[in-house]
Formats: sequence, C-alpha cells, structure tokens
Amino acid sequence: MSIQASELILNADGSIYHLNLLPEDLAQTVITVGDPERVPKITRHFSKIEVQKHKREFNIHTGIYKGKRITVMSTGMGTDNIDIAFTELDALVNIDFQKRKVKENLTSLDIIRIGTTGSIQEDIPVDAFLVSELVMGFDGLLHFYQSEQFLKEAISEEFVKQTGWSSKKAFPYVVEGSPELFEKMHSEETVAGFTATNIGFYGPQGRVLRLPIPDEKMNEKIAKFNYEGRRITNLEMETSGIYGMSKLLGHKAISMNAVLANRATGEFTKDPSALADGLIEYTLDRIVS
Ligand SMILES: O=P(O)(O)O[C@H]1O[C@H](CO)[C@@H](O)[C@H]1O
Ligand SMILES: O=c1cc[nH]c(=O)[nH]1
Repeated sequence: MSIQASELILNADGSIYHLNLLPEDLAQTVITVGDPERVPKITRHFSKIEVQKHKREFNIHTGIYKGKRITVMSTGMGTDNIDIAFTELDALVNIDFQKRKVKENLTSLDIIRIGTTGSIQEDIPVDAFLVSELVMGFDGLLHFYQSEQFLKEAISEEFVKQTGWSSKKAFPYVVEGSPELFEKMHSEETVAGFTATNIGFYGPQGRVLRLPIPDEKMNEKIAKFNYEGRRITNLEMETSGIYGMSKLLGHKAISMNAVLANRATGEFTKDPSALADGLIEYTLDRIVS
C-alpha cells in the first residue's frame, strides 16, 4: 500500500512538506543547529554552497567542506521540531516519493548537532565543549513511538526514585548516542557528558524570573543523581529527540554542546558568539578527519 497524501505530504514541486527539500538536496552527513542564523556561520567555511532553502525555522544549506558534501539545517528550539525535522530527513532518503513507498534498501545518515547548553555541574565550566554520550529526555516524545526495545529503563527508574520525579511530568527516557560518532568527535578538548533535554528554557530548566516553580531544588537533585557512577551533566532542548528519532529510524547521531552557562555557579560566558564559532570549527575539522 502506498502512503496516503495526508501522511506523506509533498509540496507542488515534489519537495517534503516542512523542510522544502527534494531528495537530491540532502547530503548523507547532516549538521543540525537550533538557531537559523547559525547555519551561515557554519557554511561560511564551505568552498561551495549548492542548495539554500528556508521555511519557518528550517534554514538549510547543502555544500562542500574540504571535499565532503554536508547539509546544515536549523531545527528551531525543542523536540517537537525534532520530530518533524527527523521524520522528513528520513523520508528524503528512505521513501520513494513517486511510488509513496518505503525503499527496500535503507540509507543511514550521520547527524551531528552543534548546540548550546547549560552545565549543572560546578566542575564543567562555561566555555567547555561537551559531547553527549547519553541523554535523558524529559520531553516525552519517544513515548509516542514504539521505542521500549532500546530505552535504558533501569536508569530512568532509578532517576525517578532518587529525585522524587513527579508523575505529572513525562516519564524520563534514556537513549545512547552513536558510539562510532562519539569516538570520532570526542577528544581531550571535549568533556563526555550525560545530557538532559527539557521542554523549555525557564521553569522546565529550573529558572525563576517571576514565576515560582514547584521544586526550586530540582536542578540540584538532577545534578546529584548517580547511576553506577554516571551523573547528568548539562541541560538543553533537542538532544533526546535527536538520539531517539535517530535510533528509531536507523541513523547515527551525536550532540556537540558549547557550555554557555553554568547553572551551579550562576555564570554565563563572556562571548557566546566566539564560543559557538569555536565549537563549529572543532566539529567541522573532526567530521573530515
Ligand atoms: O543553541 P541551540 O542549538 O538552539 O540550543 C540551545 O539553545 C536554545 C535555548 O536558548 C535551545 O534550543 C537549546 O537546546
Ligand atoms: O542553560 C541553557 C543554555 C543554553 N541552552 C539551554 O537550553 N539552556
């Protein structure tokens, strides 16, 4: 049976609904970022840009960096966007748009996020580069898919117990990044981390400006959580969706994080732009090394 028009939605030019891309527009190595303005900051290092498309929060360039074809795309903020972006990225390589059928031979993409984050451990300072080995998602996205087979349930159970996690919130889910990409991207210039992804920047990450939150000690409890010597290192808003959707769809993913803020000490980097540029250069070099 072919996939119906209401499920696989194509634009008049044959491109996929939200990303606006045609299958030939996409490279097999994809860099994702949250901020649409970070895309040209990456592709200014390219020798050639072949494709440029922009719809909603999805700003997308495909081009060549040191002989390698790479697509760079923004996803906007949050795992709700990741659901759309990753489903459509996968459709571009693994669904035949003419026949509206899943291809027999599937393609696996290499996907590298270059993002920003807040550390919750005092000893992971601002301006560090952190590679997420594992992620815990507080966003609930993976519970909408058949994901039980690879979620690390024992870690989630222990986290709920140690932190007294409210049952009114989504049950946390734990997913591993690609070990192969982790090896490629991790070095003595980076810290290996266990990232937590949340559904917002303020209350959900324990920030209080005017609105009180139910548990002001939440970040401290998350930071103290210990599972066989592993601790949660940092908070951001996309990695759980990226790791989860990649596992489900058969792609390899890794998340690179520039530590902008240290929530334990209250510090914020003096130069966010230089920090992001540094992580971009580091990541591009590792991709082609
Ligand atoms: O810098 P990006 O990639 O957007 O990532 C982080 O910054 C945003 C919040 O300021 C969230 O998207 C968070 O995950
Ligand atoms: O504290 C931070 C910094 C960047 N991005 C986040 O989501 N949180």
